[in-house]
Amino acid sequence: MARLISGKEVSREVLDGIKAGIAAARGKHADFSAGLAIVQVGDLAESNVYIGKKIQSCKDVGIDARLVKLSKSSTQSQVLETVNSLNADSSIHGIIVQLPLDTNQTIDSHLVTNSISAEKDVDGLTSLNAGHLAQGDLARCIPPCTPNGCMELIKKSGGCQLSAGAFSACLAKNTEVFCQGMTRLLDLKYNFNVYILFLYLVR
Ligand SMILES: Nc1nc2c(c(=O)[nH]1)N[C@@H](CN(C=O)c1ccc(C(=O)N[C@@H](CCC(=O)O)C(=O)O)cc1)CN2
Repeated sequence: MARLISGKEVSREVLDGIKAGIAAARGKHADFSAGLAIVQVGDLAESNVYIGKKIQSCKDVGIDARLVKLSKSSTQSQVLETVNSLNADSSIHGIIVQLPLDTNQTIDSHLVTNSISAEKDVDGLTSLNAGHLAQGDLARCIPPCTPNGCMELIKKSGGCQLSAGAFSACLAKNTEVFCQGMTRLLDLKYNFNVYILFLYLVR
């Protein structure tokens, strides 16, 4: 039977859990802090909206979010230097490079996301994290964020009570990262058979 899952409710639960975890850590260590840096190249309106929401959610739960906004004309070396300095900054525990890069230079966005330290790669987009996922090494892997969010939706909606191997999932393909990550997580966690629908938009 089909069931509608409330993303808003699950999101609230996840954020409440993070908030409680941060408050507990502060209770034990008064100087505890959790720092997230978001690197934005250029000024795309949609990216501004997504980044604004991420920063607001961080504020709500007690994460110190810092926006590092670079101009549209920043070179690839400058963007890489920025990521490298955040990798080395001990007050920053997570790094997001907001995509797409809004640039008038030639920048390899995969090279940029891949330059994030694997342990600070909260979006799970680096090759190292993708490799751990491909090998089924969930203990060492930060999974890609959107499939990870979908898994959380399934888990918090009682999905883990489903018996292993008995179910199939059908994914409407949007991006490679989403489809590969989702397929692997559904297989590793629930032993699902996954079918992928390729959607072609006719305009
Ligand atoms: N570094 C990253 N860059 C980008 C990501 C990302 O996860 N990490 N994802 C998108 C942008 N984005 C968040 O940054 C994002 C895009 C879309 C949605 C979303 O929920 N879309 C819904 C519609 C929601 C609505 O209309 O309100 C949908 O598609 O059904 C969330 C986040 C690219 N860049």
